[in-house]
Amino acid sequence: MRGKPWRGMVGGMSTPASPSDGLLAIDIGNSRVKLGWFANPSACVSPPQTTALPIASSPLPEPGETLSGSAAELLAGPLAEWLASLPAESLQIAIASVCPAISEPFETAVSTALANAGIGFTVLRLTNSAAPLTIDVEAPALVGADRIAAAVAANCLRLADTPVIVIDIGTAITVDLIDSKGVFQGGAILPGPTLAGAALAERTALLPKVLPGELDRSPDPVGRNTEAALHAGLYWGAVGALRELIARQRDRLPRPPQVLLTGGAAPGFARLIGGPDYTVRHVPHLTLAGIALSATMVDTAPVSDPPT
Ligand SMILES: Nc1ncnc2c1ncn2[C@@H]1O[C@H](COP(=O)(O)OP(=O)(O)O)[C@@H](O)[C@H]1O
Ligand SMILES: CC(C)(COP(=O)(O)O)[C@@H](O)C(=O)NCCC(=O)O
Ligand SMILES: [K+]
Repeated sequence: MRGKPWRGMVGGMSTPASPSDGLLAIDIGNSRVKLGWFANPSACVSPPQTTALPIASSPLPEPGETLSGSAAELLAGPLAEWLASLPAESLQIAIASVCPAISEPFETAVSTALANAGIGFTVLRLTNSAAPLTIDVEAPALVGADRIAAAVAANCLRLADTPVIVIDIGTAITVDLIDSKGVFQGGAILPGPTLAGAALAERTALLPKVLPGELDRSPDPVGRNTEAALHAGLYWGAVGALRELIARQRDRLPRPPQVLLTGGAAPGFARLIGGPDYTVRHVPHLTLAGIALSATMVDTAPVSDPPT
């Protein structure tokens, strides 16, 4: 997270990557690692958009191939197989990690798999100090790289003079505000529903664990057994927290924000957290796209508007 972005060869590879072979974005989260291969990650050069019309098609780069799972699942086989199947002879790799313990073994596994497949590569570990946006918080270097990557992507979807609230529902939930000039202002962090359920199971004698993927999309708020009550509390509790945080952040804004939603547990929440003057758009690959954009923009102009 700290220091200069590191760009160089890893694993003794001798074939340098050429940008034309595409970019591999890696998002190392606390539950899952997400990988996306972008054939053509184009820099977001002319943000923000100047039209107030609804966005018909995303200007974000879309990954041509994706892979996700826990680090252990991926390292057991799928990672090497997937990397070897990429239509590339050389790759630029960009990594954003919020889980340092996983970063090194995962990078080593990626290096080994690419070496075995005869694919050359360079590696860029994203740091906040090189991020193509202004981070206006007490300690910019300490903000999660995933939050910053998502904010970079959000800046590309941002309409002119319009603030954005970015919500990521993963292990944790983050609700971050990017102001109408594209500056990251900070936000809120709370447990994701799966983590909240796991914490309840761990710290109580009688509550069972609610497994990932088992959360109902619209549970009865009056659960008639323990599991049903947990589903009601975890789901509607998260909905309520999100609605309140968006509303309170919106209260500070001079005009309605765009609201973008991402993260592994995001499906099922978008339709419930819209407000009187804002709608919510679900962008599944927001963070991966932000990582790809950050890598292409790391040596170019910032996305956020220059200070006036
Ligand atoms: N089908 C699903 N329904 C609800 N939650 C899910 C589903 N699949 C994954 N999740 C949850 O999404 C979270 C992982 O999302 P992700 O964005 O990858 O998190 P992280 O970045 O923290 O690793 C986990 O808490 C997991 O339980
Ligand atoms: C808030 C997070 C735990 C979210 O991680 P995730 O749920 O995506 O695994 C992560 O962004 C993080 O560790 N951040 C560092 C502290 C901060 O952002 O202020
Ligand atoms: K995340």
